[in-house]
Amino acid sequence: MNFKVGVIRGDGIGPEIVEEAVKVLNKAGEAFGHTFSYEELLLGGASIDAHGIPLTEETVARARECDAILMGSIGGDAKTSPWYQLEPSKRPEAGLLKIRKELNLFANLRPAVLYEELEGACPLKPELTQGGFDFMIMRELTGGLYFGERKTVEENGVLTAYDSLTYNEKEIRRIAVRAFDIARKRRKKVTSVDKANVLDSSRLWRKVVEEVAKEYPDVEMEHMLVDNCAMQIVKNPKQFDVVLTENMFGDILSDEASMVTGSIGMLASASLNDTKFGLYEPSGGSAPDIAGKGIANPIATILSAAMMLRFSFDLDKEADAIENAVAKVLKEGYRTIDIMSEGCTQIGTKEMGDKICERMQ
Ligand SMILES: NC(=O)C1=CN([C@@H]2O[C@H](COP(=O)(O)OP(=O)(O)OC[C@H]3O[C@@H](n4cnc5c(N)ncnc54)[C@H](O)[C@@H]3O)[C@@H](O)[C@H]2O)C=CC1
Ligand SMILES: CC(C)CC(=O)C(=O)O
Ligand SMILES: [Mg+2]
Repeated sequence: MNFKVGVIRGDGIGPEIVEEAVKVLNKAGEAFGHTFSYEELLLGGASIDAHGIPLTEETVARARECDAILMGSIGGDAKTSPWYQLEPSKRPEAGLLKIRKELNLFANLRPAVLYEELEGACPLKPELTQGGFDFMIMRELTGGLYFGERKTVEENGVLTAYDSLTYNEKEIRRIAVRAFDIARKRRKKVTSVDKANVLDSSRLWRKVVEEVAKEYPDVEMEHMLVDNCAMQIVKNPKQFDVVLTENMFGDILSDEASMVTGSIGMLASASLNDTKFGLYEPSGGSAPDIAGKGIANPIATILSAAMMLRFSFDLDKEADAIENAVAKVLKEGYRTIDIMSEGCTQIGTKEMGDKICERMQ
């Protein structure tokens, strides 16, 4: 079969890591008799450079015509990049938020998987991580603080900034249903994370999640306050199966979770709507500090491409082949610098992509 994949190479390390994911996708296509055609799309800094804005209407329209999108991260160094001289609504991040909203990508799945082979790169005590672990963060992606009304006003010579956090029942229900559906196929446990001891939006979140939980009597549900959750992720990550949470909490907790899996360079991400369409990208940013050096870890992007095969194209065998190839390469001791540990062989971005392709033979 042929699939049309929109490719947003992005900024910073984006083009380097996307290149490797495209290579691996093509290899999977070759091995299993599929073809992928690629539609290059601009978002973020690259779009500002070309068109003066971080996302054009034409790009949104072309993205809609794709079966799925593969993306590298966007953005730059806020201190040095001219993009950050622009007003906030014209900066790279505004383009990312806009495409998520335009394509209704409300469900963001971030699998926090510690491969057994990477236990050496995990900062937790070995007894907490032996055998690896695997939990799924289900982050709401098109509501909450990042999409609320914001303004900065000056009152009596004093600046005051406002950001508003709103959720309605429908938004909470649809993400909760996704989380319970996924938990049903996994270890049947949902930890719903909020700040219901303080926030009204979290109290509504809790009420709706409880209603949804009644429809899934086979799935265990617990509530956890977000500050405790941040602590539990490093205290005992094995306790989690599906972590369901709102936009900003999920953003922060997923970066934290990435470090217990070894590196942000390992954490894949799928952003889904109500259809088979999805946008697949690494969970981390454009890493301007290492861009252009050929040392970024491409595995999160490659695993995101595997998620694309699984969720958007129903190609489970092909996705398994990519994930197994990643595990093999790690087992053989090859590491990019972010996951390097004693006795392993350090390789660069391109070599990691090549090795993963070779293991898919
Ligand atoms: N989805 C997206 O496109 C995202 C974009 N950003 C943007 O990225 C830019 C940089 O943000 P930061 O806060 O520095 O976060 P970042 O995630 O880009 O980098 C944080 C640290 O992780 C390292 N890192 C990230 N990805 C890596 C990889 N694949 N391999 C090895 N090391 C890796 C970086 O070198 C850096 O030391 C900002 O403009 C920010 O807005 C941030 C997060 C997500
Ligand atoms: C612009 C940000 C919300 C991007 C980000 O940090 C993320 O999606 O993880
Ligand atoms: Mg983030």
